[in-house]
Amino acid sequence: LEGSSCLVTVYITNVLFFPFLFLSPKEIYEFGMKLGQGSFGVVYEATHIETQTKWAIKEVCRPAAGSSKVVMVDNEIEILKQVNHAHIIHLQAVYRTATMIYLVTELCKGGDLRQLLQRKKFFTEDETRNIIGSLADAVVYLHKRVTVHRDLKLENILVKNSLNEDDSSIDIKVTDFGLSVKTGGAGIENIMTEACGTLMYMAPEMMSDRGYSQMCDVWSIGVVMYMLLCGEPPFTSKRKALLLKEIMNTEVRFPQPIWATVSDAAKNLLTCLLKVDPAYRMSANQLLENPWITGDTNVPAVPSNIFEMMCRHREEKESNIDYLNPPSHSKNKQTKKPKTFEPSVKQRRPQDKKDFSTGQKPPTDSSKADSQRISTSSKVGLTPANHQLALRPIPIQNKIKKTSHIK
Ligand SMILES: Nc1ncnc2c1ncn2[C@@H]1O[C@H](COP(=O)(O)OP(=O)(O)OP(=O)(O)O)[C@@H](O)[C@H]1O
Repeated sequence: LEGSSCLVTVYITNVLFFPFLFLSPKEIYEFGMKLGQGSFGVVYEATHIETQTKWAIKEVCRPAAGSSKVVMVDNEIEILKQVNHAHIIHLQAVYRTATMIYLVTELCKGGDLRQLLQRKKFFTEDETRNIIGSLADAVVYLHKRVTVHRDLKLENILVKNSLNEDDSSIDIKVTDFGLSVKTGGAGIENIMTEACGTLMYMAPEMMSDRGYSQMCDVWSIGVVMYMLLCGEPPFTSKRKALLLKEIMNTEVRFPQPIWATVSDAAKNLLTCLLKVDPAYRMSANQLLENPWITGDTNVPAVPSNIFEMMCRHREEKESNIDYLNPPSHSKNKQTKKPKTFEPSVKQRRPQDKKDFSTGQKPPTDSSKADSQRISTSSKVGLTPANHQLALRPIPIQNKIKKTSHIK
């Protein structure tokens, strides 16, 4: 009896001091037009009655306890509560009624990038640079907090304000953290195996049994960047099985005529983001510092991964030897000129520097290459043992069977 009277006291105190906890959001906000619909719920524009401020409210039917949907909604709420970044959606409040869950987030009047791309057909290189720079910044922030988004796509990137025609600065907000996961770091115990996300944006390693790391987000950024620049996805097979095969086996290509107007630096960067083997893929941090993103053409090119850095070091050593001991015979000079010679940083034109920054060379010596691959793999969260597994092909039918949470 004592216990229940205590509960009643707590309840009355809460109602008196925190009345909003017990109100339905429909009494606090005036619900306006529908902004969008996802697989989980409907998103409405809403006005906070007291302050007249505008918000977006996602209304989700309260799923049965223990269902995968409830796990995903709770997961999204948990992660959004912990983040605070200019390019990640801000969660203002959460309301739970007997039948519904309401997520109140900042309002993004510009809608999502898929809608915007449909209207614009494609984005200019400057607009794309601005979007990808912000996206990389948000992803670096998440990865530093050992959080992997796992569902980056145009629909999950919102635009804060309606666009002004000659404004190339598009303020984006990453949203939809339902599939996001917090890993414990980069060790083997943190390799994820569950395939999830949207097939068209899914990294090849997610479809295999080998496990994957946060590098899957970088792949998705590559797909987003490709689509912004040309209006179409990089992998286009209509049938699911063929699409899987294409993603896992094809080097990114640029067949549409529009690519002739895009710089080599942007195309080379895409090649580095869409590397099938995550050990060779650029990290989110490296993307953020890439000269195409920073726009700094005077900065000497930075290799996109450790493997490339080692190649570069070897090349520089070779070119230094040439410089210190110039061959006296002209015939020698011709035959000796190494194929891999790169002009010095000073000699290189800005365009060359950009290209070199993102280009990756295939290994020449397979044994060396294997050991280098293994050493780079630890950087992306794969241990040598696990990476050896990653090099083994897996039959395509197994990959399809394994997938879950794929949209
Ligand atoms: N804060 C917001 N401001 C404006 N529009 C929004 C906002 N949040 C969501 N939307 C719109 O609603 C759509 C669906 O939202 P959201 O992706 O969060 O729902 P979901 O059910 O989690 O979707 P999914 O099926 O991708 O899991 C978005 O694509 C976007 O167009």
